[in-house]
Amino acid sequence: MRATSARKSARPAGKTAATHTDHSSTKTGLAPRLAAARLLAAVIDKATPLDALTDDENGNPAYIALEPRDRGLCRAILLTALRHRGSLEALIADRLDRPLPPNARALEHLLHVGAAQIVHLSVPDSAAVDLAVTAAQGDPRLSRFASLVNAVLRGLTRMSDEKREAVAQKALNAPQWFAAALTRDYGEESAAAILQAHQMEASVDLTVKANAERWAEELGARILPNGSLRLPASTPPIPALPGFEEGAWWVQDAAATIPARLIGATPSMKVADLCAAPGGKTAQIALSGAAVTALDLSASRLRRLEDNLRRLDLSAKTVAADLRKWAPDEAFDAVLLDAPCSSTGTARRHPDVLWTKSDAVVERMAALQAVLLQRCVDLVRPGGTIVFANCSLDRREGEAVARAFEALEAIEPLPVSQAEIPGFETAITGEGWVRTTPANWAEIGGVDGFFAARFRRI
Ligand SMILES: C[S@@+](CC[C@H](N)C(=O)[O-])C[C@H]1O[C@@H](n2cnc3c(N)ncnc32)[C@H](O)[C@@H]1O
Repeated sequence: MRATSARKSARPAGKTAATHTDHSSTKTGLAPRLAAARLLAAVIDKATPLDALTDDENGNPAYIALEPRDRGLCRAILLTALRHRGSLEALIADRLDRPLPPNARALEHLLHVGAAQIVHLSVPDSAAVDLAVTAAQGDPRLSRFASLVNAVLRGLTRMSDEKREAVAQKALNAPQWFAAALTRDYGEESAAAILQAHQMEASVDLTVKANAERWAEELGARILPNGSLRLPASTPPIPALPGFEEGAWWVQDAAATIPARLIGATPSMKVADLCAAPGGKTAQIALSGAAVTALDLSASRLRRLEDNLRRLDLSAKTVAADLRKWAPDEAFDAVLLDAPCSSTGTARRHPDVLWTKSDAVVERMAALQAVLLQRCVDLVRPGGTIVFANCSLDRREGEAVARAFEALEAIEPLPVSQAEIPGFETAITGEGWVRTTPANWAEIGGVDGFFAARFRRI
């Protein structure tokens, strides 16, 4: 049976809230679900990044109040609800006789939280349904929908796998603006492959300081063609892994290692890592023995970079400044600009980015990147190298910015050669730039989307 929208309750809302809130807040397992629905609202309705909401120190109060175990469940629900948002919406719609009222945002979020557990997580169905109903009963905005929540979610638990598959298959697990941009940039087939790759949880990649074989064995990891180590997505907390305390490695997606490699750093070089925090690429350059200056606008992110370098026993001079205004005393042999971007290349790890970004963000970021890249010309000595990179899949932020920069008189291209990026040879474009997407290395779990281009100051 399908569910119909409940009629407005005749009971005064205030009274309902008081009675139900007391009852609901004590129920086991309710707090992480309530927090998940609240955080989902913040992501979808207010475009707040999930990492900020679930930061263990400065996150959303509803998240901070959870026990560590419940934080894990809350994050798992959110990542799942966002990764499969389109298909969950289609499944919920399939259980409804008529669409939800357009202003019933809280109801929609609660249903998504319930459906994510039922369809994708190994949570007992009865708990997912009962707790969603209790949550609805305890919320004055939702109490009149409690029976609808029950009917929709119970309906989902009874749906056969085949039926779920058939409904989910037709759904788009991305916002329209993003799917349209992908199709424009990559064509229909590749766009579909990228969207498909986004359905998989990303594995955990590590960059090792040395002894890849030894650490691969100790961690039970696979050595990737570029030398990174790969662990499954379900890896236990990173600080608990062998080698973390002693600073033997750091977490970095295999594709994210490309930009720093293009610097070709040697111990005699002076290199500036602009937009450096939290420092994965700074660590790579510092490891080569080059003298590194790591600059970032954000003092707090720079502190994380310093902590990371300390753990790794690597060093860099750090500068908290706006690159647009920074004027160092002398020029560098090479600069790396890993520019701020829409980050859509990291959607496998951060499925919220697709729902918090927009065409307008992409265009704003592309304009900022052009300004920051222009600054690099003055920071590097004549003959010096400039590497421009970012983790957006959108060609307006990658290829278009690089093309416009390359047209400047003071700049010439410095194409990337296959020998420089083992494993990523096919990601080199006709222009000598590098473009990866999550559909690369599909047979071994994919990589993040990255763009990188290299230039020389004439
Ligand atoms: C993509 S992240 C950098 C990631 C980093 N390179 C790594 O590998 O760990 C972009 C960084 O740019 C910084 N940023 C943004 N605008 C900036 C500006 N105007 N000047 C300097 N840094 C800026 C942000 O604080 C952010 O840390």
